[in-house]
Amino acid sequence: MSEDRSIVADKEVLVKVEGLSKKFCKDLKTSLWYGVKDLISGVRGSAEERELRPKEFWAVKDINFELRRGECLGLIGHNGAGKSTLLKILNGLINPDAGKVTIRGRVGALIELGAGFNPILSGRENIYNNGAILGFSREEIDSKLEDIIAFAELEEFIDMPVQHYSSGMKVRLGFAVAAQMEPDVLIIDEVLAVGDLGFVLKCFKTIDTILPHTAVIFVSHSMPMVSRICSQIILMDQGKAQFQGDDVGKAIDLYYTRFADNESNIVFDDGSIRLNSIDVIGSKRSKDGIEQINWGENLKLRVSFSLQKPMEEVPMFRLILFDKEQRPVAVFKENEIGDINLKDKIIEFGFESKNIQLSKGIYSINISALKFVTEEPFLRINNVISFQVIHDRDVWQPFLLHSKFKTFDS
Ligand SMILES: Nc1ncnc2c1ncn2[C@@H]1O[C@H](COP(=O)(O)OP(=O)(O)OP(=O)(O)O)[C@@H](O)[C@H]1O
Repeated sequence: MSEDRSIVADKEVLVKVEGLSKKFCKDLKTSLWYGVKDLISGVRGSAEERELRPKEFWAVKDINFELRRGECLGLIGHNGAGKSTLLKILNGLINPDAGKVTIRGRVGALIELGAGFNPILSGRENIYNNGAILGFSREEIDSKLEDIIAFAELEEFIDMPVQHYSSGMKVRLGFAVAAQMEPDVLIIDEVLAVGDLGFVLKCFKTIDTILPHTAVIFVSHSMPMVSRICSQIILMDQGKAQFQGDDVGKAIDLYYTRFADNESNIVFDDGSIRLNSIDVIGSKRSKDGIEQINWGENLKLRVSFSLQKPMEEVPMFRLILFDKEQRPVAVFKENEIGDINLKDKIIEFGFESKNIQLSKGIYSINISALKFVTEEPFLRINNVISFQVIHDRDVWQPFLLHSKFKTFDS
């Protein structure tokens, strides 16, 4: 993209969405009947004023936002919240029932897997088709073709009909076309998740590179991805913006709250040992009853098990730490033989991990009791306890480590 274009276009609004709404009908027959009625009565176009009719619902309701060059809007929300419908309206694939979309410039979109491709045409022919739709001349597409094919890593398969491509290959081609055609607005749906890790990394690198010149709209269920690239966010719920603004962290917290699972689950139990209790010591409790520790403090637990069957030695206890997305973040070093004693069939111990440098957020612990050496399990419990790390810095990377800078003078 040329420099002068970005300077001239600095901070211009590229996407303006005003009062956008779209309704769907839950049943096809009724939907067809309403369609016919609408056509006959000619009410299409003045749909704004209409109420919902039986079996209809708002998939998108009264969405408003403005997006400038260099900004990235994240759309998050649970399944069926209306994110893809909103993207499809923005990309002109479906018409809204009310509201207005104004987009300036060229739109690159990667929405549904394979959408925008003609399945019986080859990858190469589809690149020409898509380029033409985006307003490029044949010569311009010729000059970009090799870059697109190389980016998609589809050199060997570019003359094969797209219908025979794997899901990952379709995403590669889709992203390569959308991103390499110098879009002013780039719309990306969850489909990126289909690509393999190498390709996803490449996509993020590209998004980072083109973002200063582009307005990006990004739908994802991956909060680390959202926090990595988005400068604005809309949390959607039943078509509406439940939260909207530039506090991406707050929206992500709200999103997680919806899926909070405080149930502890026994996932393996051979009947030989039972957990009596596990408590965080020295923490304070939030209003919602969650244990809170400050960043950099020690995590201290008091744990009590009782034996249900005789055992040769006290088991090895393994505690694994998970973040809110249930990604394992860390494993704590296990006890060694002789560290813990057995008293009247009761095993009671304290557990301490010093200087917790996890970023702010909620974490949970899975605990297993295992046989030493063979690591055969007696008991495994998921989400046995949760706690919140408090810090005033909004950091979405898993760790916030102590560090010091100084002049290097030798
Ligand atoms: N063509 C359609 N006809 C009827 N209902 C539809 C149609 N397309 C979507 N819907 C409904 O609209 C609602 C919003 O769907 P949408 O695909 O926009 O959600 P989403 O937030 O993208 O969900 P996900 O995270 O699962 O992709 C859902 O209830 C869905 O069933």
